[in-house]
Order: sequence, then structure tokens, then C-alpha cells
Amino acid sequence: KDLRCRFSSLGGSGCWYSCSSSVMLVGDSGVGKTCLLVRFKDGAFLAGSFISTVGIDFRNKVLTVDGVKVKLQIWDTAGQERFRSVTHAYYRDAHALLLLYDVTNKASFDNIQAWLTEIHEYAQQDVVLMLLGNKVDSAQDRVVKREDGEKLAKEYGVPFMETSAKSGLNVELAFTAIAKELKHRSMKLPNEPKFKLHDYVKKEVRGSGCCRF
Ligand SMILES: Nc1nc2c(ncn2[C@@H]2O[C@H](COP(=O)(O)OP(=O)(O)OP(=O)(O)O)[C@@H](O)[C@H]2O)c(=O)[nH]1
Ligand SMILES: [Mg+2]
Repeated sequence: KDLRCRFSSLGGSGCWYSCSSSVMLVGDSGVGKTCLLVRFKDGAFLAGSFISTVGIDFRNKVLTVDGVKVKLQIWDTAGQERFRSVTHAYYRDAHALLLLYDVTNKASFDNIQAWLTEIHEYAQQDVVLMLLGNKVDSAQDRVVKREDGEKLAKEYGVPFMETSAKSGLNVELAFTAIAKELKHRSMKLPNEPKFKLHDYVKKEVRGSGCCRF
């Protein structure tokens, strides 16, 4: 499915392209999908008791990528097993998927393979995919090493970064990287160098420790 991009000319303010695309957040219940979205959309962290998502929900956010407005429609899925069939129905329309695990929860990491199988089955073949290890602010509870995430991502050829919905680490970057990739795919300008999502992520990513900045 193509991205919807259009050229707009509005009076004296010139012309611009705008694109709209859909991004879906997937992963086990409790990994922080809703918190990541709220952090990105509102710049806040949802502390307090955990309210598990029921069914599916979405928020819109407009980003400006290299002078082009990209509207991201971000679908927040429910990680709980009983809502899986709802999620399946939405995969087909997603241009990008952010697949999350929780670095303080080994089971959520072990389930990534099953998620990838599901993605392979239901999502578009050319879907933009990125693996995120969330909750890196909880250093003392960490059970999944950064290297383990990197290794798994490399194995499957997907870009990877660690994030924290709580501190905000790499949250903006995760969505910006996706938006850039989608924008480049939909507007192939003749003189523009090809955008490489892997390289961009490698260059821009911040580590969770003090010494990686
Ligand atoms: N320390 C820490 N806690 C987080 C972070 N992100 C989410 N949490 C906590 O983890 C719990 C689950 O977060 P949610 O965002 O609701 O999880 P979810 O993936 O949307 O879960 P479902 O909706 O059931 O699929 C909540 O108690 C959050 O406060 C994070 O980056 N750091
Ligand atoms: Mg949720």
C-alpha cells in the first residue's frame, strides 16, 4: 500500500508536499507501547498504575522531515493475547512497525521471534520495521543486555535502539527515523541520496549509560 502524499499549494505561503502514513506499535503487554506513544505525542510519562490497552487505539502526530510534513497515524495495539485477532486485522495497513520488548522482562525479549513470525504472516512485505528495547532507565532491573538486543536485530536485519518512555531516551528518534524512511520511500527525488535507515539510526542513537553520550 502506497503512502498518501500530495502536493499542496496554499496561497502566498508557497507549496509543499505532505505525506500521511501509519505506524503500529506491537509487542507483549506491559512493555511500554502506550507510554512510548504518550511520551512522543505529549512529552509526558504515564506514571502510576498500569492500564492495559483494550483492543486498539490511535493518535496522530505531524512531523516535519527535511521540510516535508509527514503525518503519522500511530496505532497503539493491545499486547494481551486475547486481543491478538484485532491486531492482526490492522497489520495490513501499517507502513511501519515498532516492535518493543522490555529490557527488565526476559519473556518479552524471548517472545520477539514469535512477534516476527506474526509480522511476517500479517504485515506488508515491505513494511518498515524497527526493534526497540524499552525501559532502559530501570538500570538495576535490567535483565536483557544491550548486546543481546543488538545481536537479535542483526540476525533479522532490523534497525535497533534502546529507549525509555520514562526518561524520553531515543523516543523522538525512533519515530523520526521511521518518518524519514517513509518520506524518502514515497518521494524519490532524482538528486537526493538514498536514505539508509540503519546508518541513520546508528549515527543518531544515544546510549543509556553515562559514557555513551
Ligand atoms: N521504568 C519505566 N517504566 C515504563 C516505561 N514504559 C512503560 N513503563 C511502565 O510499564 C507499564 C506498562 O506500560 P504500558 O505503556 O501501559 O504498556 P503496554 O505495552 O501499552 O501494555 P498493553 O497495553 O497491555 O499492551 C506501566 O506501569 C508503565 O508506567 C519506561 O520506559 N520505563
Ligand atoms: Mg498499552
